[in-house]
Amino acid sequence: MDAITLAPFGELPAVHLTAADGAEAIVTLFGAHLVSWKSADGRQRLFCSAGSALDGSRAIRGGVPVIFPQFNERGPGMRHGFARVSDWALIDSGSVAGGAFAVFALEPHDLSDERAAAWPYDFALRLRVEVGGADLAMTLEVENCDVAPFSFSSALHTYHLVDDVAAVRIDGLGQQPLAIGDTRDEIFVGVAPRLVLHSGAGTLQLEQDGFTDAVVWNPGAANTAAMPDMQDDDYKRFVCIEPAVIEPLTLQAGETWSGRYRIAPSSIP
Ligand SMILES: O=P(O)(O)OC[C@H]1O[C@@H](O)[C@H](O)[C@@H](O)[C@@H]1O
Repeated sequence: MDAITLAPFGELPAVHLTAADGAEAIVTLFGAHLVSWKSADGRQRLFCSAGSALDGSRAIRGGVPVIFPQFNERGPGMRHGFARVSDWALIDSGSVAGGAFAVFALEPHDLSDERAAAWPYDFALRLRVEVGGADLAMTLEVENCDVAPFSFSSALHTYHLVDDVAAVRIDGLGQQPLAIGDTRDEIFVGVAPRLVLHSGAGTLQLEQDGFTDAVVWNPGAANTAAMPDMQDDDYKRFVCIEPAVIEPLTLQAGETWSGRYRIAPSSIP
């Protein structure tokens, strides 16, 4: 099996990565959006809604949306930014020891005139996705190609697939393990570089570097019922834990920021 193949996901062009050990990932060019990640044991690790639009008409509900240059509605631009609804380019791919990787890029010429005018900076985003064994690694680079500084927020809005959100506990975000309750939408500023997600069915180590913050989100029953792209019970099946930079970070001309995220499932109970 080739490490990299191209085949649609819904109506969206997508890159399929297959590692020698059987780990797999699917990334749509729309959003450089990781929509599926299976560890080498064949287990799906990400929630992606069966009700999601998969035609480019709106952001995909699930997987790992790339949030840039604005978080949520904290600014004058598009909610969660334009990166998740823009068409990225595949710029590199292949095999590495025990894994398969692909790199995607987004630059101003990929944006519509309207979006480029609304965020008028010269920039380059690069997202590297690598799978192998039981691990997923994602690195987001933001390069300021402009002659002036710009500021941005960013997140990798990861929808972890869980058996039952009521069993979820997250270590590393306070003195006590964090439970989700009826609903949760919370920003944690200045988090430890390693969180642990206990989902009842197993344990995930979540490591982040460069991303200083983390967001935990689950919409709960009532909000989910009101969302057009989720089934009523879907809130039970995921928790979003998002490595993030919430307070806008300023990059000087010529500078590059990078944020790394690694998820390593573990059998530790
Ligand atoms: O519906 P969207 O735009 O994908 O956002 C989903 C959620 O994303 C989270 O990151 C936010 O903290 C929530 O407030 C928001 O509701």
